[in-house]
Amino acid sequence: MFKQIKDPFSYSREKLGAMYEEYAPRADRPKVQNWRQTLKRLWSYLTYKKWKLVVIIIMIALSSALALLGPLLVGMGIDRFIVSQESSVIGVFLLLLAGVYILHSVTVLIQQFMMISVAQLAVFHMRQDLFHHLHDLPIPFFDKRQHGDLMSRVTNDMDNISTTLNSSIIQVFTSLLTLIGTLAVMLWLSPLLTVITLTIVPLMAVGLKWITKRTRILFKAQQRRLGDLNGYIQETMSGQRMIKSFSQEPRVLEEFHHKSMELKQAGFWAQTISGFIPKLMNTLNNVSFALIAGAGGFLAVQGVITIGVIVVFVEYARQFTRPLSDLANQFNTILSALAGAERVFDIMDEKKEEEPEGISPWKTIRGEVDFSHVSFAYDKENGQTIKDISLRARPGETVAFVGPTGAGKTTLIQLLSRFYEPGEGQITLDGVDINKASRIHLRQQMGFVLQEAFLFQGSLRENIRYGRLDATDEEVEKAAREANAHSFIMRLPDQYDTVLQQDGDGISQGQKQLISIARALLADPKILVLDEATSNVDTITEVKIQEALERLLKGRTSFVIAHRLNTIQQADQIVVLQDGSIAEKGSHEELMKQKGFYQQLQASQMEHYVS
Ligand SMILES: Nc1ncnc2c1ncn2[C@@H]1O[C@H](COP(=O)(O)OP(=O)(O)OP(=O)(O)O)[C@@H](O)[C@H]1O
Repeated sequence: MFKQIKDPFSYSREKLGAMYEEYAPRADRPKVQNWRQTLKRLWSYLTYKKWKLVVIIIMIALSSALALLGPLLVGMGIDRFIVSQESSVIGVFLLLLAGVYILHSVTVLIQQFMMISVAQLAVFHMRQDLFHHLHDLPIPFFDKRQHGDLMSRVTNDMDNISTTLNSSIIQVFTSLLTLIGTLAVMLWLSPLLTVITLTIVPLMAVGLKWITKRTRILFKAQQRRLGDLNGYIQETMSGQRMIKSFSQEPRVLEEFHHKSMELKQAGFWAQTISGFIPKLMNTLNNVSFALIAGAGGFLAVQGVITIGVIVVFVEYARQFTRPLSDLANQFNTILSALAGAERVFDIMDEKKEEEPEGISPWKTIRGEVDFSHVSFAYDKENGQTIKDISLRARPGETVAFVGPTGAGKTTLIQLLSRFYEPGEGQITLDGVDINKASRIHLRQQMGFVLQEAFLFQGSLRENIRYGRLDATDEEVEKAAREANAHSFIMRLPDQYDTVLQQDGDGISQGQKQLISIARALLADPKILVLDEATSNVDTITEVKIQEALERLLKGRTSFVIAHRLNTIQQADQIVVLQDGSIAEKGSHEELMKQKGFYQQLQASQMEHYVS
């Protein structure tokens, strides 16, 4: 639960420090380890259209110069046409003045348009590179990373970079040029009045610091509370069934009320204190106008400066304060975008999966798989998960893996699919070491029917066709018939065009499995991996699944992770794994005769042993 936020006016330096640690801990603040490298790489993305960058730089210089020229012309006009009462070229002069202001707006528009196009192109290429690279990274990379952290890099960090590139670069350069230019012209016109005009700058700096110290904390607090509230809403939406079953509605509403109140309070103070910034700037600007009018009037009476110069100073004073606060605001935005860019580049620097070049070594495949003294460890500290496994699956054979949970059944399949590589030994397919071939060529030979049938948003037809994208409608339907899925599909209102929501919501668990079998039948792979589903299936559907699987296994070399012993009695080989090693191996009859672990499992029908 968060601490109450009240009265930020009374915060002491210690209290501010403590709150900053609470809402923005040092460890979470944006850090850029290697400024030069990050800027260099970011720059390389901005230079796809170099000519546009050149135009932007010219436009920034031009617009800054025109912003200085406008007030200068107004001052000159006042001296010439009002003070000296001369009116000979006033028309031309007014046209010139209008031209300067119009040209200023045009240059600003051009630079913004160009910058957005350069920034969007850069972000497009960065996103492409990042996403492509992520797909080339090996599975162990994803094991080590949190899903949320990766998502945040691809979404939040990229958004952050995009926003900063769109506007911050222009703003920083324009502010710097405007500051330097204004100061130079002011000093040229009257050094004394310049000093008087700038007396408000220290006051402004102190005031801004006081406010920004508080607003930064208050906005962070607001953000954290908003995140907390959103997380809670998401959790309660997905957990509706659970909340209703346990009649937890009153508790949920009370918690929501509490979190909502916390957000309201943080929002109130954040908006109130940050609202002071424009008021402070206005007040100090007015003070500076008064100073310029007073001191300038005195100097004008003395004949040191003209009335026109006073007007120029009033305008410049306005121009001077804005870039100052703009620069202060941009600093944090740019820092956090650079830190984001560094996190994105970190991923791009991760080593890709190395892939051997060349054509597939398996043109016409028989389907003989050989594990020869294979050992493997996920990480060295935890020791070997697979220990010296040797086994041979002849073309068309079914090999079933059984064993207690954590014995290494899934790991063996993952090694065969090259999600991981063995530390020792080798796995061959038709005599070719699978680690010497590319993963794509290997996986083209393989089909998977996994416990969690993965269905994506789209029609049933599209979901089945995922097995082979060029399959005709007739072929899709034939596969569905063989998988016993056709009859339930035809009972749906839109039949094969029924659109599934995410994760296949809308059809049952068993039906999802039938679809995934149809998909594998359509793909027609020579090697099949089957992670048997266990739960949530009624007897009739189970019979249908069993029938469909028998058709699917026929003529393919299949590896089955078996969860129920009665389904694998027909397997050519049953491999009993224990603690990463083969404890027993043989057909059902042979293993029963051995009277070992398998026979005990069968006899007791202790299904919970077999995960
Ligand atoms: N990505 C991973 N990183 C580290 N250790 C892992 C990883 N995946 C699995 N393990 C560990 O490897 C061992 C074997 O796991 P595996 O999933 O292969 O067993 P299994 O026999 O398939 O079990 P189950 O029947 O429960 O699925 C377990 O101790 C597991 O904790």
